[in-house]
Amino acid sequence: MFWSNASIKFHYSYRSYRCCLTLAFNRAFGCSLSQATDVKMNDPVENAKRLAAFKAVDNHVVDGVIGIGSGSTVVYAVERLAQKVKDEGLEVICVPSSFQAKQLIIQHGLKLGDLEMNPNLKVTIDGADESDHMLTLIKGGGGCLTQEKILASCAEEFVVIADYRKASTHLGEQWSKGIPIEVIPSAYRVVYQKIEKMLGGKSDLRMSGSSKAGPVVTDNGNFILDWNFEGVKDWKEVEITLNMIPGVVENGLFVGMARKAYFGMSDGTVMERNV
Ligand SMILES: O=C(CO)[C@H](O)[C@H](O)COP(=O)(O)O
Repeated sequence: MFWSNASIKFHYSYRSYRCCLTLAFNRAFGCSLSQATDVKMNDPVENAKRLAAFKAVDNHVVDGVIGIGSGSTVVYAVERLAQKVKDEGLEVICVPSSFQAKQLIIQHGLKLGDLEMNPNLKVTIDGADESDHMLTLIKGGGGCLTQEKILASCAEEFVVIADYRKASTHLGEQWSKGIPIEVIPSAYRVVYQKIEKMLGGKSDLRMSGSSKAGPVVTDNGNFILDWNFEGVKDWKEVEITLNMIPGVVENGLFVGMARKAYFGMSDGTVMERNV
């Protein structure tokens, strides 16, 4: 890679800025910057995610089998679970919804399970891309919607954790990326056409970005379409219609599954929603 003089200058001045920041932090707080997740917690969104996750784990997790969703908010739920296992002797088996969730469980030294051995979950804790006032959810921003929906369906209780940006009155108010739909790769084009014909709107094949040429491939080896809906009145009907299209594996609409949600707010409180 060839770096221009300007980018080298920026790189070194950024490094020295970080170095000064680290030293100042160490002096002030007597601990290293890397030790302090608190720095991240100065970010109101991260703080909100953590507050919601901690409260949900404290209020809903008891000994037994727990479904672990995916995404950045779930990271804090697993952190809290691990703390409770260590400090309070909580006994849990964790069933992951994705490669990411599996890694989190392993990294925190928690017991790993699967649906074959543990088909009945006490609770599943998961994030969401958006929730309306009835806890109808859009999920799958991280591409793990199929396993997430399975885990939600196997749990006595499905609890949502999210930051304040996800709490809407109606879907589409804040989340503009559409409804994720996992599709069999060879069928993506026909599914795309059928959705357009039956429900209107437009779909985009989710692309990997700069790290890989081509589309995003899910943990199940499939593609994701993001359907930009318009004028939906009945989400349950849409959820069913999408899943009836041959080639669709699952869609990211979770209708009538969650009964409880925790939203971390920017002022450090947690808003609870029940239905
Ligand atoms: O559905 C998901 C992944 O498929 C996530 O729960 C959703 O994208 C929310 O993620 P985050 O907690 O990072 O905001």
